[in-house]
Amino acid sequence: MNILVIGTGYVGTTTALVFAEMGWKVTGLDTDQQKLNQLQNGILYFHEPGLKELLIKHNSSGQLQFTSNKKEAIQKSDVIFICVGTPSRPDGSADLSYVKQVAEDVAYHMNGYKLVVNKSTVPVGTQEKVTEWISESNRHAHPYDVASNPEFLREGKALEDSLHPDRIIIGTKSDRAAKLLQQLYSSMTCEIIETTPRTAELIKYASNAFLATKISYMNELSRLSDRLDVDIREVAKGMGLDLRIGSRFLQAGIGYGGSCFPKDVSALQQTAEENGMKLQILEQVVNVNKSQYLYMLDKAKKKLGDFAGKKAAVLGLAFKPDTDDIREAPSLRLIQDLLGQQATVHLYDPIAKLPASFTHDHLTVASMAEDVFKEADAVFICTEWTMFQELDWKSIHPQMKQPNLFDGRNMLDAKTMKSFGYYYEGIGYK
Ligand SMILES: NC(=O)C1=CN([C@@H]2O[C@H](COP(=O)(O)OP(=O)(O)OC[C@H]3O[C@@H](n4cnc5c(N)ncnc54)[C@H](O)[C@@H]3O)[C@@H](O)[C@H]2O)C=CC1
Ligand SMILES: O=C(O)[C@H]1O[C@H](OP(=O)(O)OP(=O)(O)OC[C@H]2O[C@@H](n3ccc(=O)[nH]c3=O)[C@H](O)[C@@H]2O)[C@H](O)[C@@H](O)[C@@H]1O
Repeated sequence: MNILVIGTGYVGTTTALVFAEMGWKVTGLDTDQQKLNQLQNGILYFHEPGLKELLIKHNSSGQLQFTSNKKEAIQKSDVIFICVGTPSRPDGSADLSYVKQVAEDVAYHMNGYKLVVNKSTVPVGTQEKVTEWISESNRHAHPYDVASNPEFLREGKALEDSLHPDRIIIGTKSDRAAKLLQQLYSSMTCEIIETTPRTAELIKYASNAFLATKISYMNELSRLSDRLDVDIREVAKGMGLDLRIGSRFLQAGIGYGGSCFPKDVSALQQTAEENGMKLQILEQVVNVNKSQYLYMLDKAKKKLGDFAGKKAAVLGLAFKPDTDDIREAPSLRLIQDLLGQQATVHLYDPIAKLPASFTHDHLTVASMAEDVFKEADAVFICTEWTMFQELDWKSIHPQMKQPNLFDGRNMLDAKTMKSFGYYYEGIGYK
């Protein structure tokens, strides 16, 4: 079976590599020639543990190739995975223009039966739309099926999640499509659920929105824990041992970011509105998340007073560790607010970079973590990179003007930091 993956971003590149690793012949197609050039040369243009090694392996194994030649790629494929972006439109709904373009390209070039599988995160009803779009441009009336197969990988753990997923969801009403997808995933050991395309599409949004809800719930509780002098980490531990709750995704912090939770929660809200209802819980999930980084800033303001003329050391830019992705990262809003309030910001992240357009006279990006602390009035931890735990905090303390430590990810040990002389506050933990 020849597999074509259209869109070689985070999901497409991972999908292509994992299918190649499973032994299938895979082609990765993109419109971005620069990305393709890099991938063809074994350069992984984003940070994702373990993927580079697979890229090098399969570039030479003959299992995988990258191209921008749509016609050739589509014609030699049996199964086509759509992995293009579905960003938010200004009203919060999902922009399906990239998906539509792919559907039209497939229809235009197809030369026989194709199974088109949508892996991009798309609103309920999109499988039907893709079916229509293909039908409108299918000049020679070739047979085809469109299935939904949402992706659940996490950035930073993309390879692990794709090789060992918790579940695989196949949304199709076609036996032929279901058989092909079962065959494709036959080496996977997890449960494979076959359902309708609409259900599959909703499972994806419902899962992301539920995870976002878990986080906002814990974040709101962290604010109460502070007032009650309770450690939210212990609350999370105690709750998480209940198997009905589960121990994961209960970590309080400065809020969720990334390319998916904010976008997918608002797309689901939009779907509800289009269907004449409001998802009330999600409204509050978004509100708590928007204000959670401000909660940490308020803590600092209470301690420091005005930020004007103060020096802030910011550790971590990425929306989570082990990725260079800064889309919707809470660190960005924090930095903007600090600069807006006339603070000087010294930033360090081991991998993630600010876009070239993000400059400010009072913003310096350090190439070593050790460089941000000198004369600082406060340290803000925005991403829990392991290396921040390994810093020599004892020797950092005397370099600071005021040893204030605001740990937005509860990653350091409060007692130890206090014993070094820091004023330490986490989120629902001090
Ligand atoms: N990033 C993540 O961790 C996850 C993302 N998703 C979903 O997967 C989809 C893709 O996400 P990412 O990989 O992060 O996006 P991305 O933005 O990293 O990659 C999308 C790629 O599609 C390419 N593209 C756009 N139009 C094209 C066309 N007509 N033909 C060929 N290539 C085209 C772009 O050049 C880009 O390389 C989104 O719907 C997202 O919500 C789902 C699970 C995890
Ligand atoms: O649809 C998607 O794109 C993906 O979105 C998330 O994956 P991702 O955004 O890569 O990263 P997560 O590990 O989910 O973290 C998201 C955000 O939540 C925050 N988070 C996570 C867990 C937690 O306990 N507390 C918390 O604040 C992280 O710091 C991060 O900012 C989902 O976990 C994936 O299953 C899904 O496929």
